[in-house]
Amino acid sequence: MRAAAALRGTIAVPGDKSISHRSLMLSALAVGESRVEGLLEGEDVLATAAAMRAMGADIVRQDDGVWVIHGVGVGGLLQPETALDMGNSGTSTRLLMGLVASHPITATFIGDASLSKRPMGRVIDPLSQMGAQFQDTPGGRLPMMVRGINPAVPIRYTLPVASAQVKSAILLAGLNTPGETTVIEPVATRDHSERMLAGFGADLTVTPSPEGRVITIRGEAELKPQNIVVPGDPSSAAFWLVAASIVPGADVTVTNVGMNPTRTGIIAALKMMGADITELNARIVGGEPVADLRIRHAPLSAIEVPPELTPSMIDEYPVLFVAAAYAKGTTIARGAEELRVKESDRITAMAEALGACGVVCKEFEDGMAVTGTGGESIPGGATIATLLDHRIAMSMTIAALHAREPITLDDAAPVATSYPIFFDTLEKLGALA
Ligand SMILES: O=C(O)C1=C[C@@H](OP(=O)(O)O)[C@@H](O)[C@H](O)C1
Ligand SMILES: C=C(OP(=O)(O)O)C(=O)O
Repeated sequence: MRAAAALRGTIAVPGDKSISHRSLMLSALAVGESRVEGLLEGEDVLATAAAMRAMGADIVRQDDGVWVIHGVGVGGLLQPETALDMGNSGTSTRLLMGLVASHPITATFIGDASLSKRPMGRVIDPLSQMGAQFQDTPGGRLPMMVRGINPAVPIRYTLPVASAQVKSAILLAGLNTPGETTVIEPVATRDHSERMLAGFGADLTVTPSPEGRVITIRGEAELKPQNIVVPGDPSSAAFWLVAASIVPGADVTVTNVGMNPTRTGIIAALKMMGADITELNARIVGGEPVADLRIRHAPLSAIEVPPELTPSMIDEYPVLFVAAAYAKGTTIARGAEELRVKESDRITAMAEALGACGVVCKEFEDGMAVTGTGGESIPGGATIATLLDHRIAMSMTIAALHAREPITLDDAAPVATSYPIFFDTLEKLGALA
């Protein structure tokens, strides 16, 4: 990837990954026909679709791109005949373990080399308390067999780690569990599960308390089919926010970006750095706030990233580190130790990738310090190990857009997990000319 001469135009990003997974899962549990428009057709979401089909749902993509789902009803999931291949997707794995946990079925979960290293103990613990049984690979890893139980036992569980996946796994298990299942979230994480479960008709309440957000779902629930419009993914838009900020002369508008406040930490952080981001046409689409974002090149300054932003930008740290590499001064991000258990260890991966491109980075156990150029080109000229991690591949592609020497990815294929048209969009903006 070479430096971009200009970066101009109007683009749309694909559907939100978190909302796409949940659209398929909840539609597959509703009785009747649901329709989903704007579904992200990335590998992670397709893994969820295949798993829901393997457990009995009828899921069809129409020629017009609308997905039509006939669900089996809560409690109606069938025993899958073969192992569920989750590919690279942590969200599919952890949320589906929650669904299986309260059904009288057994499912084996497998995944790629990256997913097979990721910790599953965080869902095994609460779901075991609900009565599910697990046969895992040492260290709580995949491959793993999950034996669900019905009726499962409702629990009251305080999340030990800020994770929307763990929260969602418990709430999904609670759907088919008689009584009240409660998750207490000391630190708020993305709330798509709560919004969508309520939208599908589940009896769910969210109450603030001194301990945090108290989320209670009452089972056994009946879900009503829905028509869903999936907003564009802010985590995908983040690449263009940073790209346009660092490439001189850039002027990019990204349309239809999800602006759920539990997801917009990257916009707040970039604005603190001096980014020129304008929100246009704020509106509500499918129950979620959405806006178009116009981003123009601007000089960036280093910040200390407020740790309270962490959950609302957890997937955006790799590209934030790229912004930091072009900012004036040393940006410091702490309180983000979760980055070490994503598709790769994203702290070490980005420290090594940016380091190989001549950027000074200092790793902390829970974050990183990055010293930027003040807007000048970074040296570049390295080949980057993408480590089966889509966000490392895309972040380093953005880093290349204003580098002195080309930056090469050893493997660009991981991009397809969350953003299959990423390189097409880069071409559309004039970066590959
Ligand atoms: O619930 C979700 O859809 C997600 C939650 C986050 O993971 P954690 O729950 O592990 O923080 C995030 O990193 C992931 O991309 C999607
Ligand atoms: C962490 C991510 O996804 P998942 O956990 O679903 O693999 C991500 O998309 O950055």
